[in-house]
Amino acid sequence: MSEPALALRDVGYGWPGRAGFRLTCPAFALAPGESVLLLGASGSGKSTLLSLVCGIVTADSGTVSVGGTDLKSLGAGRRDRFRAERIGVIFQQFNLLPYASVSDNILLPLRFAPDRRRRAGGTAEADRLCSALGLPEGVAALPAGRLSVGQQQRVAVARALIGSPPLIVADEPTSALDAATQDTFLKLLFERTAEAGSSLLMVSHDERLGDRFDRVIRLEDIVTTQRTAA
Ligand SMILES: Nc1ncnc2c1ncn2[C@@H]1O[C@H](COP(=O)(O)OP(=O)(O)OP(=O)(O)O)[C@@H](O)[C@H]1O
Repeated sequence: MSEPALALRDVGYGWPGRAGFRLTCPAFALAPGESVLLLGASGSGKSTLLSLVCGIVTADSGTVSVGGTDLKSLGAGRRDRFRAERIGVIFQQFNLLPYASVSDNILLPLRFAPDRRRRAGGTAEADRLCSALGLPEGVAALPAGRLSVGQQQRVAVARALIGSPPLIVADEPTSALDAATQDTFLKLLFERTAEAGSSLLMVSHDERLGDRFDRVIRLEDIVTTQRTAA
């Protein structure tokens, strides 16, 4: 049997400092090629869970494995390179470089990921993704900061998809889109992940997104949270 795309086991994590938000996740797994929507209210810990999945923070206890690799077994530098190779991340705030061109933003993860760069096959892939995601022609050369919010969201998606990483992680990626654009956007995201055979983990508070996913899970069904101070 192949390794799960993602597996969390007995994970515990608390943000450092006085805020005192603590999360535990006894077990959660995502199969290769599977899509899961995690639903949770604002402040319920969705982004915290994704930070653990991406290795941006490491668990205080338990294991987070991506494609069979325990993220804690990698040092910080190797974990960053591993993330660039294996995980396409769509951040809630996009995290684009506003003065860099759209094209450079999309190509950025490939710089640290030789295998993914080989799979992408060259810079033309950035243009192909831009047009597949419905961005206007000629947009690739513009500074990302000059684009509308909805367009920036598409650039963030192109950056996550380039080079077909096996795991795509998306934090509320449709929040800045109207209903019609949301639908087109999700259709494209699903087409692209299916084409690449990637697994997709998306978090949102929006129950209406659920239809397209293999599984819809409520965060409180897989994690327990605690707040020790206001
Ligand atoms: N960088 C951080 N440092 C310290 N505490 C944090 C940090 N990020 C989040 N937290 C704490 O974790 C709690 C959960 O936040 P998180 O962003 O994971 O929730 P969320 O479900 O993604 O919320 P939203 O839907 O509003 O983005 C917050 O209330 C905050 O107390």
